[in-house]
Amino acid sequence: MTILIDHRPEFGFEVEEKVSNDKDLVYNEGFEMPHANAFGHNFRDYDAETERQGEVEDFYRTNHIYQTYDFVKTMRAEYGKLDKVEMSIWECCELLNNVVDESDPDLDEPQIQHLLQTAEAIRKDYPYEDWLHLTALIHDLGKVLLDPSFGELPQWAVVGDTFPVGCAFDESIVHHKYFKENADYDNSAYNTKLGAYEEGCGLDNVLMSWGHDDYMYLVAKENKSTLPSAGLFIIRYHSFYALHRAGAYKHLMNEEDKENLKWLQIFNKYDLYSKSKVRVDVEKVKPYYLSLIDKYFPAKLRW
Ligand SMILES: O[C@H]1[C@H](O)[C@@H](O)[C@H](O)[C@@H](O)[C@H]1O
Ligand SMILES: [Fe+2]
Ligand SMILES: [Fe+2]
Repeated sequence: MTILIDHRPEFGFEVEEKVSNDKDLVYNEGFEMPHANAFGHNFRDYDAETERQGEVEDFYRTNHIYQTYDFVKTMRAEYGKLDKVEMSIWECCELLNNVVDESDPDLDEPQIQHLLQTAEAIRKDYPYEDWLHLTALIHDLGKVLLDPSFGELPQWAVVGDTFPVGCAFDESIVHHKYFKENADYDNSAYNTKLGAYEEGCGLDNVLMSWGHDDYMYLVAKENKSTLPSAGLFIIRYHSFYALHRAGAYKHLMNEEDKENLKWLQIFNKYDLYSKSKVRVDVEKVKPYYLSLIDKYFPAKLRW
């Protein structure tokens, strides 16, 4: 076993990493969470008084009002057709640089930097899990729905945390109070603990608020990506903080979900805490990621 002590000034904190020679046994003791985001506040502090606070709260107000069961059904049917554009994964990474995410209090770097910062950080601690590196690279590509070539969806239909629709909105969801104006809030078919679902039915049978997670999952699945089920699960539920952070909605999971959740919780640490001002050199790492794309995806995908 090799023990590496590494200094990662780009994250503003030190990373200590243990790497095993046994390919099946990877120790993850490396990544240390920074105490503050790039603006000097706690991560995901939605009440901190910053210049972004008003914009982010306004985002969640509209998001919570308009994400209804019927809306999600319509969007899944429309965007599940994948008839909008043909492009490669890397082309999409580059396209994403045009989009701004108004829901995120911790990030104002170009999106491609967030993708590479997440992927490079997780690659360091899990050097043998190449599927995880690629999952990190593509997890937010669904934000391309904000681009004009996709009909320029509004922010509230693309970014932000996600949550199930068709059952009661859990109190742990950010700015929960705005659900009172959601059309499903007073609908007795959708406002109980189980609502339209059954205990243990599996998340695959649950409709999630529409956005970049579920869309990118559909893109990966329909284009026959060979990523393992944990990779697809991470993409699909990475914004589902009520589940992976607060432990809500566990009664909807099945056994496979529970297994996959472990990987999602590992991934989340990197997704959230790698956000920093220090940029990754895109050209330097590009060949590595192109080789992973080639391994797990066709050259052109339908979006
Ligand atoms: O603001 C962020 C951002 O939109 C992320 O991409 C999403 O995954 C998070 O859940 C959300 O809180
Ligand atoms: Fe995301
Ligand atoms: Fe992300």
